[in-house]
Amino acid sequence: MFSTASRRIVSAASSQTIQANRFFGSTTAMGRKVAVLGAAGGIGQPLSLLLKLSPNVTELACYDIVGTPGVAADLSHIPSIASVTGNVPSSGTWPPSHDTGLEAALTGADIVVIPAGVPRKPGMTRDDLFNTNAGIVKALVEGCAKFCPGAILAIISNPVNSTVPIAAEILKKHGVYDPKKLCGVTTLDVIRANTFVGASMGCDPNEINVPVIGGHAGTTILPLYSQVPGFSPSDEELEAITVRTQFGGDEVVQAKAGAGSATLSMAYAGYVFTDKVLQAMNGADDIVQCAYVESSITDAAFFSSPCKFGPDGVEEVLGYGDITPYEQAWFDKMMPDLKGQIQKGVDYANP
Ligand SMILES: NC(=O)C1=CN([C@@H]2O[C@H](COP(=O)(O)OP(=O)(O)OC[C@H]3O[C@@H](n4cnc5c(N)ncnc54)[C@H](O)[C@@H]3O)[C@@H](O)[C@H]2O)C=CC1
Ligand SMILES: O=C([O-])CC(=O)C(=O)O
Repeated sequence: MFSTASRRIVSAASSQTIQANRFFGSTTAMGRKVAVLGAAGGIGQPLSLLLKLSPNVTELACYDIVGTPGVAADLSHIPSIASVTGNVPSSGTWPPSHDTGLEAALTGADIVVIPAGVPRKPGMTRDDLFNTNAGIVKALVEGCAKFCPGAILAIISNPVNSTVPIAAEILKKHGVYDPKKLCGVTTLDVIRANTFVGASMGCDPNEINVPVIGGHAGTTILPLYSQVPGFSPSDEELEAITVRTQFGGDEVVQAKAGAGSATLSMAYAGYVFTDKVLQAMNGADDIVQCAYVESSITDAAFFSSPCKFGPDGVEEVLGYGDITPYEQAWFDKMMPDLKGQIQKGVDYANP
C-alpha cells in the first residue's frame, strides 16, 4: 500500500513522464536497455539526458572512465520509466583486464551508443583524432563482443569513416560480426542539412528530410539537395549550402575556440538515431534513416545512405536514387578519400 504522500509522488512522476513522452513522441515501452560509453563527456551527458526521457528506454547504463556515478545519480532524479546506472572501470585503470564496470553496463544491452574519445580543436581534421580514438573504440568494441554480442552498436567517436571499419574487424575477430548491427551515426549531417534548408525555404526544418550520403568528414559528406521537393537554390546558394553542410563540424569547432566540437546538436542527433532504432526494434515498420554501414551500393565497403531499420537493426541498405551532375562531381571527389579512410581502419585492426 502507498501512503498518501508517496501516492502523490508517484502520480506527479507519472504525469511528468507522460508530458515528457508527449514531447519526445511515444511508442509503447518494451523493456529496452541502452548503454552509453563515454557518458560523462560533452556529448555523453546530454545524450544520456535525452535517452532518460525516451519512452522507449527502460534501462540506461552510463559508462565512462570517470564521472558516471554522479551523472547517473543526477539523471535518476528525473521521473521517467528508465532506471539508470553509473559504471566506471572496475580496476581504476583503463583498460582493465576484466572490467566488471563495463561488463555491468553492457550485459543485456539492446543498443550501445559510443561517443567515447577526444574531440577536435581548431586546425585539426577528424583524422587527426585517429591515433587516440582508434584504441578507445577498439577496446570498447572488444567489451561489446564479450558482454553484449547481439547488441546494435552506434558509433559516434571520430573519425567515424575509420572507427566503424575498426569495430567491424574487432567483431569479426570475436566471431560476432553482424553487419545489420553496426552503424556509424551520421544523423548530425542530416539534421544540419534539414536546418539549413528550412531556413532557406522559410519552413519547419522538421518537415524536411535531406538524404546525406557517403561518410562523415569534410568532402566525404554529400547532401543530396536535389532530392528535396520544392527546394530550388541558385548555383551559388547550392554551393554554399553544400559546403556548409560538409564543414558544419568545423563551424562549431571554430566557434568553441579550443573547447571541443559539437556536443548538444550531436547529443540530439544521437538521441534521434537511437530512438528510431528502438522504435524499429519494437515493431515500427516505417523507419528509414541514413546510417554509415557496410554496404554494396558503391565500391566503398562502408557508406552512409538511407537504410530501412527493423527488429534486428538494418533490414535493408537502400540506394540513394538519381543524383545530378553537380552531386556526381562531389561523389567522384569523395570516393578515394572515403576508401582510404576505411582501409586505414581495417589496417589498424589487422596489424
Ligand atoms: N559522429 C558525429 O557526428 C560526431 C562525433 N563526435 C565525436 O564524439 C567524440 C566525443 O566528443 P565529446 O563528447 O565532445 O568529447 P568529450 O571529451 O567531452 O567526452 C568524451 C568522453 O569519453 C570518455 N572516454 C575516453 N576514453 C574512454 C574509454 N576508454 N571508455 C569510456 N569513456 C571514455 C572521456 O572520459 C569523456 O568523458 C569525439 O571523438 C568527437 O569527435 C562529435 C560530434 C559529432
Ligand atoms: O567536427 C567535429 O569534429 C565533430 C563532428 O563530427 C561534427 O560536428 O560533425
